[in-house]
Amino acid sequence: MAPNLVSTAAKTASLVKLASMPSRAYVTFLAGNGDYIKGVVGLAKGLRKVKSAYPLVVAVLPDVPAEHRRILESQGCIVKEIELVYPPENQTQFAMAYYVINYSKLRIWEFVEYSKMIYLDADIQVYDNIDHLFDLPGGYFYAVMDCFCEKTWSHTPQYKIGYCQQCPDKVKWPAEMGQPPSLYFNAGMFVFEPSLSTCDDLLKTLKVTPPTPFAEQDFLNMFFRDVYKPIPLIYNLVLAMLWRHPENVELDKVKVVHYCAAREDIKMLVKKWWDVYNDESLGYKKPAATTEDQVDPSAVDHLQPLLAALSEAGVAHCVTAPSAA
Ligand SMILES: O=c1ccn([C@@H]2O[C@H](COP(=O)(O)OP(=O)(O)O[C@H]3O[C@H](CO)[C@H](O)[C@H](O)[C@H]3O)[C@@H](O)[C@H]2O)c(=O)[nH]1
Ligand SMILES: O[C@H]1[C@H](O)[C@@H](O)[C@H](O)[C@@H](O)[C@H]1O
Ligand SMILES: [Mn+2]
Repeated sequence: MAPNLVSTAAKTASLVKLASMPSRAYVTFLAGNGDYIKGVVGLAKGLRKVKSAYPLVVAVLPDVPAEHRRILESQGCIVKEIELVYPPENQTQFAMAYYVINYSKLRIWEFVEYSKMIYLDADIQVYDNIDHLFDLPGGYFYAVMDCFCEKTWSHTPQYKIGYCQQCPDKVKWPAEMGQPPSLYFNAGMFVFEPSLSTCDDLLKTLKVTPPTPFAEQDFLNMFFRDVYKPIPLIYNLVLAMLWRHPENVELDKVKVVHYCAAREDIKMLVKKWWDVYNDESLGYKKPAATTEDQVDPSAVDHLQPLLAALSEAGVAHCVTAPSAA
């Protein structure tokens, strides 16, 4: 075979192989024009840093501004608009008022151009490659078990008696309360298979399911109860685990951190971090020089072209160029 034919055959073979490869992607969800866009940009960068082989799809609600979509695309994200999903009318008090928008997340099952996806909240960061999770056997819903110890859980019987699935032996589930609750996952990270029939089923079931405090997280737990398979905590470290169950956390092995914390002190610490970060008056300034000798010439080298331009414009007398000596 002529060499060019050999290379054509090799190319065709690799293209055929590529086309037959299952299509995979990460997916996150973005609503509104607030700060969560920063989370998505951070996540896109995080996935790049750990050299993930798969793209990040961003399911955006119609209220995400065009400028934000452009930023996401410039970060290599695949932006896909989804329609809002509303739960049926009901007077539920959500654990967080905005959780109601998370029902729209159910639309990611529509992304059937991908055979498998890993969903990640925008307040998640990936510190180590997790591409291997795409190789888990199909037919199951994989996610990390949640913790019931935070105040956001105060509406539940488990919180009231101090029972948590993370340490089921500490406070045992009393026999008189019936079966202990089924395993419950945090819906900030999960591995799933898009499917139009599953999506249809999800939306139909939602229509007859009254909303509950953890919105779509409760709903997904109920819907996938029989196919749920827990995966290790390192794939979604919910921050509360650090102070509620430190003995379960292998910090050096953690790959994915979920910055969700209802604790006021954590919120304050995060806010304090941003306050310092955003304070322009804290930008580095060289100490003011009192005599020419105290000026560090390297620090003002970059000003020379500006000074020259000012001098040409006849304003140099206002600015004293430091001596280069
Ligand atoms: O104004 C908003 C609010 C939320 N989000 C998106 O919705 C996700 C979920 O919101 P949070 O991360 O603030 O919620 P929590 O982590 O506290 O909530 C947990 O419970 C929720 C119940 O609705 C969801 O299941 C969520 O995925 C799960 O991690 C965000 O990450 C983000 O992707 C936005 O884009 N804009
Ligand atoms: O959805 C909630 C939320 O993320 C809370 O911040 C966390 O404490 C819970 O465990 C979780 O279920
Ligand atoms: Mn979250």
